[in-house]
Amino acid sequence: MSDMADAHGAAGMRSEDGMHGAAGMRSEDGMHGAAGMRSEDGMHGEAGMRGEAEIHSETETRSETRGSGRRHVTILAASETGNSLEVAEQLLNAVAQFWSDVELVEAADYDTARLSSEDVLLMVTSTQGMGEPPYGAERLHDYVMTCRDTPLDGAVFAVLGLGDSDYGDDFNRMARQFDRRYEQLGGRRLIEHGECDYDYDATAAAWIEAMLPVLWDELGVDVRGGEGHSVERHGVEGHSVEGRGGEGHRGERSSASGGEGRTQPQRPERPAADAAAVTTPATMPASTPALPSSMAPAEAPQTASALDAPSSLRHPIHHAPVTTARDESSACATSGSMPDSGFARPSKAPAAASHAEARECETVLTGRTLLTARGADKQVFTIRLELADAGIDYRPGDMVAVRYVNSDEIMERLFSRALPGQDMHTTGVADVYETLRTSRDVTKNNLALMTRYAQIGGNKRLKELLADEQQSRNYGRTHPVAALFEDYLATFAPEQLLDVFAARNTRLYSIANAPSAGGRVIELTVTAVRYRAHGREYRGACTSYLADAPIGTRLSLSLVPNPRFRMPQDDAAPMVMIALGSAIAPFRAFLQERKTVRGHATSGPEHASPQESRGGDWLIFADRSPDEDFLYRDELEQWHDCGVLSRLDAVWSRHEGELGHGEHIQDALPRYGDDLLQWLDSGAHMYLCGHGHAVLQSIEDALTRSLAAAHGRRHAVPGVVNASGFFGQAMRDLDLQWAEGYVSQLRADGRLHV
Ligand SMILES: Cc1cc2nc3c(=O)[nH]c(=O)nc-3n(C[C@H](O)[C@H](O)[C@H](O)COP(=O)(O)O)c2cc1C
Repeated sequence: MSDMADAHGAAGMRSEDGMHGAAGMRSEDGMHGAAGMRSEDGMHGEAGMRGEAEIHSETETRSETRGSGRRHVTILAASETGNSLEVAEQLLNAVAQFWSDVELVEAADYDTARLSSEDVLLMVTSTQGMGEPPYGAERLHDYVMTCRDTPLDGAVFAVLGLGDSDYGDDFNRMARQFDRRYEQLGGRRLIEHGECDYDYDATAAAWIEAMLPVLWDELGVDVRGGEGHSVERHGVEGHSVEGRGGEGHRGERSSASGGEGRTQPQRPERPAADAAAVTTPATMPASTPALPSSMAPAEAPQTASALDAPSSLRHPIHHAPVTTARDESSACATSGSMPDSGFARPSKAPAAASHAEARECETVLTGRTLLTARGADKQVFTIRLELADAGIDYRPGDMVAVRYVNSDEIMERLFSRALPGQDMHTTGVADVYETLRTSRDVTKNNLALMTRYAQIGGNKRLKELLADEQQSRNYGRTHPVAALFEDYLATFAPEQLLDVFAARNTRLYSIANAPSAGGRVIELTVTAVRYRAHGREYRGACTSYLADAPIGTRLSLSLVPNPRFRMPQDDAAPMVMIALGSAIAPFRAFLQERKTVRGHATSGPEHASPQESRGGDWLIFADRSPDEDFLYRDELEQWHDCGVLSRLDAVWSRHEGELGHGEHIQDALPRYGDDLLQWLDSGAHMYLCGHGHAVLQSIEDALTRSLAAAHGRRHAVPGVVNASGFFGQAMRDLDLQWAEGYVSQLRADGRLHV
């Protein structure tokens, strides 16, 4: 083995959960034991653990702080794109209505040593990547997963997860893991953890509403009674009674957590009431603790919302055919299942604008260029959007959440089923129509939506289906909302429809150009999604909007930073990029940036190693056919000619000819194995961008197998290259084990971006 090989062999294999151990056997949770011991919970065996001294100090701290009479509530937010943080802020507001000693901390700022002094730990966490913790929460996650002590002994906890059921088995994986581990760390669960799907508002609100009474009970808070009643706070020294809204409302957001590595955790000084942090409703709830208005579990019909929507969304109706549950376009840089970012909530009136709403800016559609051949069965466009005034400050790899308007075709399709015979022009119906058209996701299906549909519409057959969660999830994944309306007929009063749909209408797209124009021009690579399933036609909601909207249309978007998908900090570090179709978008931005930064052409020969090519990059582009789908072909070839790209390969799945034969990227990767290993050994960063979690996972697996085979070839004993039998298999197993460790290390080093 080479030096590199030795290093990687020893240093932990990456598990499904991204955890590392010393000699890595993989456990259920993907954890590794030092001596190859597997434990039920995926905890480590001997090494990689915190020392005795640290454990001891935690125990001391716990006995010092718990039971001292103070009940502190910590709300821990692990969020990448802001959704969990938003929910955590709403939870903060809800708790702070009756309990002042509450604090919100973001996971990235959380000192893990504090766990041993937590009294009440409420966590809101999303799942990101491929079943991974959100960016910034890795340290906390590592700690919680590997901790062998019981720092939460005597504490209570509850976990709420945000996720997207498109991610199958990884759906809310983080919430499940944190919840299970907190119990193993000694915590007492307040209530079952919650799992929200992409339209998280209602589920999050319902979970909070279910959790709060248990919390009040735990804290000894009496919240019965109506307006003006005081809140009793039992067991808190010096604070026996405290009125709502009065002095002492100190619910707060904290980003200070003390330095990492302190053995004696200290809570940060909590300042006095921060009016901005805690919104105290003007009126008291009648009998139960009120959720902030933005968290009402079932949104009240808000027929005015269409008028509340930004004027940019009130452009004239344009006609387009039907739509689909899942747009498949360039929202990759990440995973590609187009998770709704949840940034657009125009029909609600939260007390304070959400982070995303604050970031929202107006753009004008100024250009649309067809990238695929005319007449091809797939249409991919570059969409050009110009910001009116200031640009947005983004980095290559970042995404935008684009707010779209539903087509009249999908609206009419749904209305004809749900409101048969209704005159669309009567005021009530027209208002609902406009609200849904401009502010709701009426295409993307999931369990939560199906449940609301069944409850409100009363379809008995659907209720039977919903009794089987797995089957219902499958149905939701494979059938867009239009199919649901057609398969399970139910009729509604117009306003009831408002409660069926999630109040959001955004889709994520990777930005396809570098911010060289000061961030005033945003380009997206968008496939107009049209497909046929179960004998019916569907279209993507946002992709068809972008594909059909007249030039000059005003539309709004907000920046979604994507810290996982960054170019190497070292400008000289080479990049290997694998792009599937329109998922080439972020790589186009990368390459534009490289050209700008490097300033002049490099002159790497074809198939040059990164050193020979002076840091040029390597792009492997995969699509169906070179004649129809070679996106940005001219640009790519130019970049290749001038050395920005020192290597350009293409893999075509529907082609026989000079440029290749029909194969998928997974089948082609073994061919590149030796070169990939060489590039990676020389410090290259590896990027995979495509649509769909399962596809990306299978590419990562193929990459691992290709590196294993390359490693085997590199270290083959002459004459036994393709050894068969027991010996050959054992060698291949070792190579695979080595490659898993290698890939794991790449990820740990921040050099594998999926
Ligand atoms: C790149 C990416 C990867 C994701 N991976 C998962 C996943 O593996 N499992 C899951 O349940 N949800 C996944 N999601 C969905 C997010 O958890 C969901 O959008 C959530 O609302 C984000 O919350 P946050 O903004 O607090 O991070 C993913 C979303 C993105 C953008």
